[in-house]
Amino acid sequence: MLELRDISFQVTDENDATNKEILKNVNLKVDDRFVAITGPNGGGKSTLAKIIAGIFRPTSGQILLDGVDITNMSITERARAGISFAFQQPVRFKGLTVKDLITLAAGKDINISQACSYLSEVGLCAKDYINREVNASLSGGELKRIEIAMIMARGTKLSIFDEPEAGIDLWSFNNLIQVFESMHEKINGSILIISHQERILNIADKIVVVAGGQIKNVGTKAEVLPDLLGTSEACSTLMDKIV
Ligand SMILES: Nc1ncnc2c1ncn2[C@@H]1O[C@H](COP(=O)(O)OP(=O)(O)OP(=O)(O)O)[C@@H](O)[C@H]1O
Repeated sequence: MLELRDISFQVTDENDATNKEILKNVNLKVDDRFVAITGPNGGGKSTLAKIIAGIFRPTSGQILLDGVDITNMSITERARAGISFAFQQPVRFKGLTVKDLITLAAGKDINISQACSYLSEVGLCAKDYINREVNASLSGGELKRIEIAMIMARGTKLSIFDEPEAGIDLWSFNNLIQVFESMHEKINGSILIISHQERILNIADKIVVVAGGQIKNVGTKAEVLPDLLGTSEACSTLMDKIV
């Protein structure tokens, strides 16, 4: 389980040297299988995810993973401790094939059929992709799926996705939803996903609303969506559409 205790994050504005507080006293426990973080642009969601992954260090507060204080651990140490992070824009790895990446992610020698099974899980025809180089010839949607396959192969305690819907078309997004639904069923650890999409929120066990650098609401979709959408009437209309 991940626990954030009183996390704050300040940066100094380069122009006028004033301090800007991006996150303010964030307290959160993530022990469900699928937790969605949502909220307005600029609210602090990506910053929070990067603080959990170790890309940014909090100005104050503590991060615990299964009771162990990981606040001062590097990105690599956190990855070893069981945290995976998928960027909004997946990274390309020129010179490495999809099979290489999945094998690296698994952290052990796996055979072709095991590697292919991860690709099939994310809806890619394994034989077409397994030997492809992870370079600019892959589309954004394909790259995103390969990244998800890597995260599945890693099988860590906590997998963080920052707006997986960013930059992919509606058709690919519909397929991606199925990938996340299937991950929700199969994953052993927890998924923490930043998203603006109701269809992602709809499959979450818990929704966290972040705005103005603070947690404004936490709960199930039934508890959180009405508030998020303004009225419970608006929510029931939305829920009819998305259920
Ligand atoms: N290193 C930094 N220096 C200055 N400001 C920063 C820095 N990092 C983030 N910010 C600011 O902090 C705020 C929160 O940014 P963040 O990317 O976490 O928001 P977000 O909720 O993920 O937004 P979006 O939904 O648009 O992705 C923004 O106003 C952003 O400009």
